[in-house]
Amino acid sequence: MGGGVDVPRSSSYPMVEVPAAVDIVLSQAERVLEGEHVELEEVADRVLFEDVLAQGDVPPFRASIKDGYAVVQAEGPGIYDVSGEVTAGRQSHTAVGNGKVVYVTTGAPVPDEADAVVQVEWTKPAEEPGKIEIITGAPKVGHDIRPVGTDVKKGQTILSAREEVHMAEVGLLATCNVRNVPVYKNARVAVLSTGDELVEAGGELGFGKIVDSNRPMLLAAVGSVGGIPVDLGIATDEEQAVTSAFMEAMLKSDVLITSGGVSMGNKDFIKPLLARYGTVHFGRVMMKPGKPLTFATIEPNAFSEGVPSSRKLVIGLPGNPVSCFVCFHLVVSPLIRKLSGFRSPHNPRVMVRTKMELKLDPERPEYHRALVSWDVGQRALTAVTTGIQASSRLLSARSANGLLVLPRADRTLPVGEEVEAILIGQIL
Ligand SMILES: Nc1nc2c(c(=O)[nH]1)N[C@H]1C(S)=C(S)[C@@H](COP(=O)(O)OP(=O)(O)OC[C@H]3O[C@@H](n4cnc5c(N)ncnc54)[C@H](O)[C@@H]3O)O[C@H]1N2
Ligand code: MOO
Repeated sequence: MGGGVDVPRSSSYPMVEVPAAVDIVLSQAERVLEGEHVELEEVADRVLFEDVLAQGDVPPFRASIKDGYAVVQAEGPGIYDVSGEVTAGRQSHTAVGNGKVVYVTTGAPVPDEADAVVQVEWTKPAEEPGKIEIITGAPKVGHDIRPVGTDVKKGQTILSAREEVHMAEVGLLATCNVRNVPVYKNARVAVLSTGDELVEAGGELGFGKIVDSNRPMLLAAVGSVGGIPVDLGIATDEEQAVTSAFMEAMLKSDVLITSGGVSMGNKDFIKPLLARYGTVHFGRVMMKPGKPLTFATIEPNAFSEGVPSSRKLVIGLPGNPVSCFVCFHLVVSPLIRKLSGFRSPHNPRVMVRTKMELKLDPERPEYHRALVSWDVGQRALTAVTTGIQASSRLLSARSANGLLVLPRADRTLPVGEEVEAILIGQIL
């Protein structure tokens, strides 16, 4: 007798709306945030866990703003003996004042006796060797000198907890002599594909086999939003295989992303497994594609004494590759960004004008893959569909930089309609 006679005919999981699902995931993420110290070279694009104070004054000494001569301002124009020079980081000066000046370059420490700098353009060589003539004197005391700590004072808070570190902030940390930087830990995110039909890319395709596209795609995506990817390979559709991969994830990662096996089939083991060891917060979401999207948390010691050692988050993505793609952007990417400390982990949203008719889905809101660009003529953001939106067709995700949020309705949207778009890439 064939299988599938005794399978359930309806899902026991209530359908949740997408915003509620995202809120549930992010609120569970809040409980597992952790910090660590990293070297300056590793801090780019991460988020600060604590405030950071300047380790020293910037500049650490009175610095010349110009290439010129360090002078006593009150002595004014006239002929001066150049008694020495201070270039950035080096010095050989004797004295300033009483007819003497010292040559200084931009950024060099100004000798203590000097109270102003006269730029070279305001001077000329004097007839006598080793002397110069100051034609225009420094207008006031302090002229062209940056006092100690003008840019940053020692002990000043230069960056605050939860602030993002990018190019300028890396420079600021370095300039303030901060080497070990407190940041949120990046989550270790394990990726597991499930299915007897799957083979690695480049492998032999026997009867009914297809290439595992979800895992390479998800591993790449995890890295691109700041997670640390952990490859768990492919588990066959056997309870034992899925359970042991799940156990491995509990040891090696903070978050587990599975794909496949979350729907209604007789080999769909993910939901029962998660329910056995943890709490399934939702198992169906009102979205197209991505309906069987599942989220669970596993408490410490759920398997045995010490395993897992901390709370784990598990996202069960549907097997269809485009469903994976959409669910990653809507739920997984905000989760990873939240765990990395980002204050606003969501993708930006904009309003766009559609450039073609769009048939709406009467049952589920659709996240329609599109190319969003700036239309010079219309002076507006516009969107073009990526074509047939089948959840198996990865070409519909190719180059997509937006997900159009299309309402559930039994009608067709006309051309030029304003719709919301979630940006998942740079606007063209
Ligand atoms: N009776 C019902 N059947 C289905 C329903 C339903 O409500 N009732 N929902 C459909 C929807 S919507 C989706 S989405 C899929 C999700 O199913 P699963 O998550 O259980 O995924 P699988 O059945 O394992 O696979 C679906 C599809 O995707 C291919 N796949 C799986 N893994 C990969 C991979 N790593 N790389 C590439 N392709 C993959 C798999 O071969 C299947 O073609 O369920 C519908 N069914
Ligand atoms: O929700 Mo499924 O992801 O429509 O194909």
